[in-house]
Amino acid sequence: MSLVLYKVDRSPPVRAVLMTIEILELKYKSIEVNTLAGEHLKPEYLEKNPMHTVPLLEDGKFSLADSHAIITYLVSKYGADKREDLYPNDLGIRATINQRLYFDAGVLFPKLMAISRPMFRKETTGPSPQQVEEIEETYGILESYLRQSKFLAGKHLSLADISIVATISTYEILIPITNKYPRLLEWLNILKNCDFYKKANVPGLLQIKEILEQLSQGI
Ligand SMILES: N[C@@H](CCC(=O)N[C@@H](CS)C(=O)NCC(=O)O)C(=O)O
Repeated sequence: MSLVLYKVDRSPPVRAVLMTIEILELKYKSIEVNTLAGEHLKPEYLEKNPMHTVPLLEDGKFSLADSHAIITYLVSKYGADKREDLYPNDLGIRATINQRLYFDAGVLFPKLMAISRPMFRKETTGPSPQQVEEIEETYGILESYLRQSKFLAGKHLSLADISIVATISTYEILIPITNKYPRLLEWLNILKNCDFYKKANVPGLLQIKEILEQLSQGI
């Protein structure tokens, strides 16, 4: 195995991959991509990843973009002893996990980008009232899932939780999760107390928190 991860720690999708790597106890080499300096748009990087995003994983000659694809690949290939919970073979549970991952990829993360991109460009200092409403709607959706089960795709922690907590912990910087969403708060607290969250999500989360807080004050 020779894993290389192209990353920026403040990125939620990168943090989802870092948490997965931490749980699986995988050895890897990391390469920082300075996206603020446009390194991800250079021909060398575009050749590796035409989507010009981080994370990007290389496993020998095989290369894969998109955190959701990466974490399912890592668990499927290297998670033999942990696969049964994180990404089980049971078709129903696996399909539910996939649905949550697509929800993150197709709804949650794009909504975060729609808020943070204009903030980074200094066009706005935070979400609009409509964006707050949209994010709160997603909190409500997650609350409903968590009323059905302890974790987002059943009774065990799975890749659904890992992927979505990376996004939601970033949302929370901008739009607090109120006690209107008790199950979501409870779930987040469980995750916040996990070692993999502390080691692999918190450092990058603190970086983006500092940046977003400065941007929200117009600094
Ligand atoms: N769906 C992708 C999204 C990745 C993504 O958009 N990453 C951002 C950083 S948070 C990025 O690389 N943006 C640079 C760009 O889009 O040019 C994933 O889950 O990996």
